Amino acid sequence: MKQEPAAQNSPPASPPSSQPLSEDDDPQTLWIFGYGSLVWRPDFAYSDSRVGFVRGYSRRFWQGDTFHRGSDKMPGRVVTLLEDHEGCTWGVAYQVQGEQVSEALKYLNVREAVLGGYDTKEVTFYPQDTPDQPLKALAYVATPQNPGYLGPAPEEAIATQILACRGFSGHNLEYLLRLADFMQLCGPQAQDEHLAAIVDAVGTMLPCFCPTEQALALV
Ligand SMILES: N[C@@H](CCC(=O)N[C@@H](CS)C(=O)NCC(=O)O)C(=O)O
Repeated sequence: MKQEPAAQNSPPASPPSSQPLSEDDDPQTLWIFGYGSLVWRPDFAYSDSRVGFVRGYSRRFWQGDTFHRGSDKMPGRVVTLLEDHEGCTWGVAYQVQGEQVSEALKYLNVREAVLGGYDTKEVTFYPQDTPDQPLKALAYVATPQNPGYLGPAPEEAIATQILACRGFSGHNLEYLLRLADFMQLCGPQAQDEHLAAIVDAVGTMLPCFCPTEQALALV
């Protein structure tokens, strides 16, 4: 049974927990942590979802993308997780159970690994509502060893690249704004200075790129 978030841009509601958040209850249970496009477009069937965060990582627009949000000639920029002792990254964890597990992993292997250059990594996820009951979750992380990795750049340069790129999943600006939308909904405790700096830079540059109505047509 695929649960759809309440609204396109709002994080999936966290239904009341009817049981302890423990994957030990059912070996066929897996939590998958999304912190980029998976936040608004998981596109796999899941049984439950939680808004929350992982500690020890910061989100960075340091992964190049030549398929979903860019092309070979003009790679877009999407997010990955950077190990950062003081970091905290907000996202959504999706619970998959039974047959959903293999279906989700098969789908994400193509979307994230084959097309995106991401590897899997186990992280500890803290649900916003029950941070005292953390969960083990699987995250897709683009490491510096993958061929699409672009690494650090000034936020203004990242914003320029995002404004100029689009791919098979849409414009890179949509990717940025949907993620910013999610962070807005998470509330004031969820800060992401890197993301906010890129959104600010885009806001400054957008009028130079095209009039407002054209900009809105981009996404
Ligand atoms: N692994 C991160 C990032 C995922 C991500 O943005 N991956 C790209 C692949 S390059 C993607 O799926 N893009 C689909 C889209 O842009 O709609 C997450 O958990 O959300």
